Amino acid sequence: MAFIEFENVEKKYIVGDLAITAVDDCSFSIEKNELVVILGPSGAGKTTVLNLLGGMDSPSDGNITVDGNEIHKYNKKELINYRRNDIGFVFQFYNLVENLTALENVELACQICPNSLDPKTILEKVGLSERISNFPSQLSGGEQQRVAIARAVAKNPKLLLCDEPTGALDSVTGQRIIELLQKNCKKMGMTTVIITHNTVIADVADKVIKIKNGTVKDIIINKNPKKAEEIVW
Ligand SMILES: Nc1ncnc2c1ncn2[C@@H]1O[C@H](COP(=O)(O)OP(=O)(O)OP(=O)(O)O)[C@@H](O)[C@H]1O
Repeated sequence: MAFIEFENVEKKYIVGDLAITAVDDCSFSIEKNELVVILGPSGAGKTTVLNLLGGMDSPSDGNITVDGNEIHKYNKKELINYRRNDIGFVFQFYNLVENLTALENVELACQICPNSLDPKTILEKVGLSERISNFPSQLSGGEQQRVAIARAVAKNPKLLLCDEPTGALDSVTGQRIIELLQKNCKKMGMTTVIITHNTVIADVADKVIKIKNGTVKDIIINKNPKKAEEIVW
């Protein structure tokens, strides 16, 4: 069994009298330490898939297994613990706490996690040793995203989930963020899933899962993924 098994997953949202199927009979697997890109157009169901993987939402049907645990069977409390201990999230718009410094933002996430890493060391690793006392408003978009990555990584999660992490950044800054995520995945052995609609980013992945209309259209294994330094968009 792979580290992650997504088997015939369906997610329906009921809005008034309407049932919207966001994810439909979707199946894929992810190995430990793999860097995976989920690629697809707007509305394809990428964020829904990521939310299901991260225990932010539960499937209407199908099975989701992560590290041998059947998370589709988790109750609310188990989902809270799963999100807290096993998942690191990186969002498009960083979602930092504005009145806390970079260091405090990372410390806050670490406080609730039993296996967390040293916040200062992780901020150094993302290249922010000089900026740990700065507030988010004093940092550039790329720097804020580095803090957000440090915050997610310092929890020492089993799985790092990134929803359009370069979506708000210019291409050079975005490429550096992908470089950081790729290095972190390989050096720390942290299984990483990146959602994007940018096809160029797919070249750095070990595996590319193409999603359309809520279902998997294609899965590509990159035997020789590009180094993030080599991609430009
Ligand atoms: N909470 C919700 N209630 C109702 N419909 C939803 C909900 N969340 C998502 N959807 C619908 O499910 C479909 C998939 O949405 P999702 O956000 O997963 O797509 P996406 O691929 O991430 O798109 P984007 O790239 O634009 O963010 C869309 O049609 C969306 O409108």
